[in-house]
Amino acid sequence: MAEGGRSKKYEYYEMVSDLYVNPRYLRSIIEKESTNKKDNETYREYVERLRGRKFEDEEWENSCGISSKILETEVNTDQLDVTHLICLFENIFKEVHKDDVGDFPSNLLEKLRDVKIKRDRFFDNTAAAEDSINLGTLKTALSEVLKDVENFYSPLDDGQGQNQNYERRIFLDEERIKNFHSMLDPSNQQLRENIKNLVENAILQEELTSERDTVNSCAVFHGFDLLVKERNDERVPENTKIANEKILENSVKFVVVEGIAGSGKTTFLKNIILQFFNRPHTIVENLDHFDQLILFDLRERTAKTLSDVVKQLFGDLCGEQEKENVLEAILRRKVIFVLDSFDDVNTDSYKIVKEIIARSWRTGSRVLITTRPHCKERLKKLLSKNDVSSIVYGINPISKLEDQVEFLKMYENSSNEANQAGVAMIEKFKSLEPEVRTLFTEPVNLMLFRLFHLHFPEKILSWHKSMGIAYFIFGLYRKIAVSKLQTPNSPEGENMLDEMFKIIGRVALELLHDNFVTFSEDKYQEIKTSCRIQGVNEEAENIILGVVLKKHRTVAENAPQFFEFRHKIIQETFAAHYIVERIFDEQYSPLNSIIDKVARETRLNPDYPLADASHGNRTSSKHRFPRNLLRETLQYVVLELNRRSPSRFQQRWPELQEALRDAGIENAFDWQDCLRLCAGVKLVAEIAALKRKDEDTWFVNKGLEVAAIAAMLQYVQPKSIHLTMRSEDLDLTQWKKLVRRRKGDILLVLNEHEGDEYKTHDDLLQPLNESKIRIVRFDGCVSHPDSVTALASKAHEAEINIRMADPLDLRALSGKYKKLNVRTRQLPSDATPMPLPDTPAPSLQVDGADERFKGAVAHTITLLAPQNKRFLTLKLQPSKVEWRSTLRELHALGIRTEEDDRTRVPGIRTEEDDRTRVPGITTEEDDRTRVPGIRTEEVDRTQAHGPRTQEGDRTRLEETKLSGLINIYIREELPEKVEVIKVEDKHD
Ligand SMILES: Nc1ncnc2c1ncn2[C@@H]1O[C@H](COP(=O)(O)OP(=O)(O)OP(=O)(O)O)[C@@H](O)[C@H]1O
Repeated sequence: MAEGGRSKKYEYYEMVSDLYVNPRYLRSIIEKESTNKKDNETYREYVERLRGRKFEDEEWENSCGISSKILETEVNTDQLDVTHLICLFENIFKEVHKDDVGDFPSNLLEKLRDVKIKRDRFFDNTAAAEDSINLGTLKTALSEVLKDVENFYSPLDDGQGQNQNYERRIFLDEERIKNFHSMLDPSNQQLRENIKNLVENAILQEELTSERDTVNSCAVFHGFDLLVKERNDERVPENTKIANEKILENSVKFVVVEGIAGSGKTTFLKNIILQFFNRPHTIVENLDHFDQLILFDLRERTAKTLSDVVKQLFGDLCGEQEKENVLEAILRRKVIFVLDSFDDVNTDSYKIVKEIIARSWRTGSRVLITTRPHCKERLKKLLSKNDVSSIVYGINPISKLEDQVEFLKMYENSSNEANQAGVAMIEKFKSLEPEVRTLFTEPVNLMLFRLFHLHFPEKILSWHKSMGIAYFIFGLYRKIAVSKLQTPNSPEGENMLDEMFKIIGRVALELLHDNFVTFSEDKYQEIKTSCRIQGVNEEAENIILGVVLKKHRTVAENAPQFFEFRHKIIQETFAAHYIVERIFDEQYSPLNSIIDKVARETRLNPDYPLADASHGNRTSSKHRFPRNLLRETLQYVVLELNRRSPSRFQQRWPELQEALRDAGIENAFDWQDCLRLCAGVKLVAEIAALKRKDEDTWFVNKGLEVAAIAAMLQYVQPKSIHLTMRSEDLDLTQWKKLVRRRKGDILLVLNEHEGDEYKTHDDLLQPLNESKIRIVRFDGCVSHPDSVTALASKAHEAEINIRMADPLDLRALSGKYKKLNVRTRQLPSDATPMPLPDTPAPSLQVDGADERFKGAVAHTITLLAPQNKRFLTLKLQPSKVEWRSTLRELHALGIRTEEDDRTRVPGIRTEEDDRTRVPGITTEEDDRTRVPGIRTEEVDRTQAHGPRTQEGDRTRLEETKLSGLINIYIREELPEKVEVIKVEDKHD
């Protein structure tokens, strides 16, 4: 048996039955039948046009069955499998040939249906003896159809210009596929070793500032958390954090990693790939479940089909004719596809993603894919259209100082430089203002910090947050280039450098505009020629280009040479700088024409590759080219222009606003996100706030949003702000800012990981004193009396769920809350009484209540009991403790509780129920002592067995006295005989 319980024979069936009706030829027939189909017309719309009237939904479903949904949305056949293709063919064929005379059309349809039946029969067959018979009849039937088709149409083309007889073209070489299948067995060490070498050659070393300045990608990998952002499996809670190793522990087909520029998506994938080929096994668990790994950078343009991608990796196995066979064999193995940068996808690579979706449906194959956030929706749409299960993880920023320092140290330890400089750099980092440090939550920025420190050690200290980092990148690279020139700091040298940077900036913009992150040798030479025209000598030119650009490495051997910027962020900041310079130089040119001009100039060159339209066409009637590829670039323009000339920025703001809108920054969320890069730009904060002015409540769940919300509060104050997050994600400086600017209600829920419930949040409560906020809910842990005072000063009719890390007097909260839940550990035996406020009655939970500490638990309860000795509820954990004696003790001290209805558990009846059900059956004692909602179970049990006895009543009375007054909430099992104890799942 093969792994997973599927026999080899079954795998073979699957393989053969799938191959024997090759979708490519069906597509070809359909294309011949639908020459008048419009490009953007869905197949439903097309068939409706052919028949001259619309389908009722039910009629369409009857006609197309399981294919109805996909044919309703697809506009070409790329993603349709055999079942959908045959269905589509039938529908089109029926309409196109409805007026034809003769038997041909109906015969052909009949024959095709017959092929499908035979194919299904073959597929379903389990008896080996029938294999060859079924296969034979299928082949004959299919040959008949194809002969008819070839007679009717001109000879079919498979789209690859192959001109073999139709049998060869339809039937992939089954024997070879079987051979490849076995060759691809993971135990084939030689093959694995070959691929490993290719892969390591391409990605193991990362070039930092030059070919000589490299690090080993594995050695510097810094682990991080992933946050579940979206999933189509309800069992996985949203916003759950998991370590990067766990990314494959779910079972969805597509695992999407979403992260902003420089957050480490590519680096993560690189390390996963290296691990697959035997590098340290610490990055991701479960990788060894896969037989093969196929990596593909969606920025690349060299592969046109999935089989081309396969050929890059398995070149030794694939001759030109064989790549499809090898691919088919690979697809029968458990494959993990690792796809990087969906946000940079181009026409060809998009097709390859679609091909992967269509062809990787077998169990066991999965896809890991990364994207910047703005393209997530596009990807999700593609996946949901194809009913592909998916989960989206976000990369959690590196926000803790210790993690940032660890990151920097790792790079220092791996670099060849002397260590003293590294120590100084780390010390400098630690001394940054906490707010400035929040700029360095992405790996790329931490990397840049090392360079900033090297080149501007003094300037760093005067940074403030609103400056952002992008603004400094251009200056940094200029400085690096100057230092590398032979005559640094000479005016001529610097002039020449500025000229060259202008050329590089223009090219950066032009490439981004046309969706090119990697570019060809020709383009590289073109840049050189432009520099030469400016009189730059060759040596300087090589130095300067080498500072900003690098060779793009791929796994494909003998592939043409490609180039790229050292990072996409460098490309984007250079493009932004170029636009800003043009704004200064061309005062009267509209922004759109400044941007479009670059593209227009290159279009004049007939050899220039056409703009890639895979990201859509032009997005506004005012300019000619798509803007969404410039989303980040335009934000860097906003940042830089605002910083360099506030008045010019003000003047250009309407145009910038429009350009940003055209780049896809439209809704409130987009504008708010824009504040991440443009933190200090007031006009952006204002527009983000105004976009949300009609929302009564602003929900804040991520640490990164707090700064944006604080900025927006200068313009709009919503009715309420609900801030719910782990305390570790709430940056104190940003929180202080938010609190200072907020006027009105706040609901603050601070969660902790299990085990950390008593980590205090006193520092987060201190800023309340100076604020104009009103706390309507607080969940968190405090340990200092000042925190209680601060909370009391701002709480109003609040729900307060307080975890006390140390004994505290909470009476100051009296009159400020409508609900008070206090959670505590056992208090020390020598603690003084700290009665909780009386009204409304508070609830108390004592954690760590244990058989051994029953006395301490009782003591804790008595120390905290309000003056009137009434709790709303008491809750002890854990459950398997005999509390009767403790209850007696507490009861004797006069302690009572008031409520239990809320927590009633099905099946546990109460006396209150009984009384209602059987009016008048109560006792005097009962009536006298009952506080609303006090119950016993014994009563029920008696009652369940018929009329009560005198004895029964007496028992009940006793039990009521003891137990009915204290409801202890416990978890897990009920003790055999329950007098008082109600069960409740942990509800907080
Ligand atoms: N986990 C990590 N450990 C160590 N270094 C990292 C890590 N992640 C990223 N880096 C460093 O930060 C740089 C930027 O990261 P990377 O290119 O992976 O970001 P990205 O999210 O793919 O960016 P973009 O969306 O712009 O393509 C890398 O070149 C690498 O040097």
